[in-house]
Amino acid sequence: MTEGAGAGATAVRVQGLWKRYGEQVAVAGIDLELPAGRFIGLVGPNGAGKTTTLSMVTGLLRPDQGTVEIAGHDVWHDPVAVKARIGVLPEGLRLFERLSGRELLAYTGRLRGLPGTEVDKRATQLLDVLDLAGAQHKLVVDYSTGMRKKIGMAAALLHNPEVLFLDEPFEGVDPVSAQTIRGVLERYTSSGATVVFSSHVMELVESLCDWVAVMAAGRIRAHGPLAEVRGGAPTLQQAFLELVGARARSAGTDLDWLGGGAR
Ligand SMILES: Nc1ncnc2c1ncn2[C@@H]1O[C@H](COP(=O)(O)OP(=O)(O)OP(=O)(O)O)[C@@H](O)[C@H]1O
Repeated sequence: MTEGAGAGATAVRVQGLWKRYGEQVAVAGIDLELPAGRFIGLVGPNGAGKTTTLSMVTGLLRPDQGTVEIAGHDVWHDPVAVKARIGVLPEGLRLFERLSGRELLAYTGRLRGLPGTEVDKRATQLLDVLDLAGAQHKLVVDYSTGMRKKIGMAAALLHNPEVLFLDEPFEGVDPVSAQTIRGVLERYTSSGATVVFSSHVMELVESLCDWVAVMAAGRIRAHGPLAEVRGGAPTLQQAFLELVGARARSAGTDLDWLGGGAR
């Protein structure tokens, strides 16, 4: 086990994190400790601030205020140490489109400082488990959305990071590819590594994660083991609606012009 990992350790420590875009407060003072070795979901509706938070946590976006530590290293003061320990699959990741899938992994592995033979071995295994072996020589520009997510994930896992951050990894992914991705992530966390992923799909988070942080309007509304956050509610979705005080909108008179009948 590397430092910072192990039972009871904290993988990510966030303190007083803020981000504003002009008048818009995207992240409004977040404090969060994410435990190591867990499958962690950051959930919240569209615009809650999940992407902004993950971008700041992974060193892609500078916070207005606050600190982030990963495995004991400050993201903004010690970026090289942090980048060696994390893998990131950001939303809308830009890939090198004119490389084939295998070339992309070879390039990423060499950038990470891995020896060529090790990169080859790991790339072959990742392409195989992610069901991309048949497309390994195809250019990335010709990959489908699901294939792009999978090759991006392979690139993020190649150096065997301690913590893997994924922004909406299942968005636009078909059920078969989703199951493949899921299998790889479960295998990865079962060996003690940490996954942090964002999603607005509560059912998905509920079925995958053992620890969740619920975000709305730039703040953390609840966090902890899944069962604790769900509390007495039958589903995470229900618990979330109660947490943010949302009420089902009446379908009564609104939009009464919509549907069949009179035009
Ligand atoms: N570059 C930007 N410039 C201005 N406002 C931004 C920018 N990025 C995000 N925002 C705003 O910050 C808030 C949080 O956005 P963010 O993308 O972090 O939410 P999210 O929870 O990831 O949403 P989604 O699930 O829709 O991706 C939103 O109100 C959004 O409009």
